[in-house]
Amino acid sequence: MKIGFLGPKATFTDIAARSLFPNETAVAYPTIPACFDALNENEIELAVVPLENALEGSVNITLDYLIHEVDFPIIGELTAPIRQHFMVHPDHVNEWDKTDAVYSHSHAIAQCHKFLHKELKGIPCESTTSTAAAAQYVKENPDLRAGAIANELAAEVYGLAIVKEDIHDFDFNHTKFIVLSSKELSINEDRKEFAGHKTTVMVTLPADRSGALHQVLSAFAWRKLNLTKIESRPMKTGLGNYFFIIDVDMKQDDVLIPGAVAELEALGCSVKILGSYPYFQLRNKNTKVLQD
Ligand SMILES: O=C(O)C(=O)C[C@]1(C(=O)O)C=C[C@@H](O)C=C1
Repeated sequence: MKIGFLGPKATFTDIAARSLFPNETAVAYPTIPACFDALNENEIELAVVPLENALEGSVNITLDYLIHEVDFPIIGELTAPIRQHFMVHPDHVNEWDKTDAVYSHSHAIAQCHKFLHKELKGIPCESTTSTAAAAQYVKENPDLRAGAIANELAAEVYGLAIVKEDIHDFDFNHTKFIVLSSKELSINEDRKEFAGHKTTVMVTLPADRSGALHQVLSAFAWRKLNLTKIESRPMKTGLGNYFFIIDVDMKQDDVLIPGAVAELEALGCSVKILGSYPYFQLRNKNTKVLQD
């Protein structure tokens, strides 16, 4: 089976994909949309993409593709600890604080705002398609005095020297990754990282009706359905038009979730189940141990 992921080798997404599917063929794609395209074009059976970070919030491009561009179910989720390190080309280790530019994924840059403000104040930050792409760029451009924010595995794979460890602003830094499938596949739950099931529902409210969101939430509340997330995203049809993405903390059943969906539809909402799937929690903070 082929698993597409946001590459290149040694991104956090690579680590997530390899920990979920250690025995499958992993295929790196340079961007999140490229992963979705590969799924659409049947180049791969599964795609692993980042969805949300504990410090920086949602990865909007993933949400937007899920809502507007593809129609594949989410079949699994993995939460992994994220340790960000500052690394430079080995030639520049002694002058790392004279860096001319810092490269990384925009989410990683945002997770390290305090470090950048304190230690590299005023140095421009350049956004790359992933943390590992930044590490690769710094390695391939020794003439630039550039630094990258990336993980330990990327430092090792691309031959960079970590000069500052754990530069993320808050210790609790985790990212959620989702697995999408173009086939009716499911993930084996019989593993130590298994943490439970959830169902993700997308709800569009009827236009501009007072109390509509309250009514939506009540449909879940009186059935005692525990919601672990509610998030809004623009529908892109006009200011103030939003989708709500809601995570229900249980597997899709025959009674409660269908009952809530029917109630929402009766209220004039449109509802789509984006997936009902197991979620997993990776606890090991040492990303290097996952290297081949
Ligand atoms: O750039 C990477 O290494 C990724 O896997 C992407 C990504 C993200 O999009 O949030 C994943 C985890 C970290 O939060 C930082 C970046």
